[in-house]
Amino acid sequence: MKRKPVIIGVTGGSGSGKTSVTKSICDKFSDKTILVIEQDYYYKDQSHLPFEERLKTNYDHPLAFDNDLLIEHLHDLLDNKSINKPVYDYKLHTRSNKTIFVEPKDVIIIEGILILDDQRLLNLMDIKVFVDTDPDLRMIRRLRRDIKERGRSLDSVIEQYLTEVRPSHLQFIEPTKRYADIIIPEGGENHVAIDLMASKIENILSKKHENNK
Ligand SMILES: Nc1ncnc2c1ncn2[C@@H]1O[C@H](COP(=O)(O)OP(=O)(O)O)[C@@H](O)[C@H]1O
Ligand SMILES: Nc1ccn([C@@H]2O[C@H](COP(=O)(O)O)[C@@H](O)[C@H]2O)c(=O)n1
Repeated sequence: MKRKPVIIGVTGGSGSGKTSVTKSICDKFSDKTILVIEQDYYYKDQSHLPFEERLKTNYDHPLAFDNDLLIEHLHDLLDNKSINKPVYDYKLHTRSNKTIFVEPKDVIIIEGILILDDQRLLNLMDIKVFVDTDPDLRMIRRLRRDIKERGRSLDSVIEQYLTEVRPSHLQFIEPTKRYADIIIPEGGENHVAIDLMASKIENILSKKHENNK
């Protein structure tokens, strides 16, 4: 019988370097080994709402996410079933019509700001990582990225940061650090931490293969 995939959670504030850390870890393995599931792709579908209404959503609040669907998909992957992963459009603030057909892999990394805030998600994770980066650096990185890649203006990024991102970070995200097994300062450029994570994953995989013999 095929063994269940291992689930690793990678969390941290917006702009902390979650995506960069996840990519650096994935780059050390073949494409067949690690599947990445982004919690952002599981923001609630808002296609029924006019664009102006979508702008009013607080995207840093736990209620913005469709964790039920995320959990259903993780259970499917744990049962070695494929899923149709949603695709999210940050410019339109809703899911796209497209989905991506993905098959389970030995290791699943679930990456997102609020993955440790839901007990059901916590229960599914074998390893929990918190990427810990100072707020000023996170804000600068977010500012650059959101203007370049997410179709935002300088003023809108600052306004959203002050009214939603910062308060929600302090209320919901920062407290989840206590559930992490590993805290990685600074994120994507922390090569020591990334190498340690890669060694741990290699160790898990070799044990899995031993048990499969
Ligand atoms: N160590 C770093 N130094 C400079 N820029 C970085 C660093 N890590 C990430 N970035 C940049 O900051 C932005 C946010 O990083 P990202 O990994 O997407 O964070 P998150 O997924 O936590 O929001 C991206 O544009 C990324 O290229
Ligand atoms: N329509 C949306 C959806 C999300 N956001 C912001 O994205 C952040 C999470 O993504 P990271 O890659 O930065 O972790 C979150 O802080 C939301 O504010 C958005 O601006 N618009």
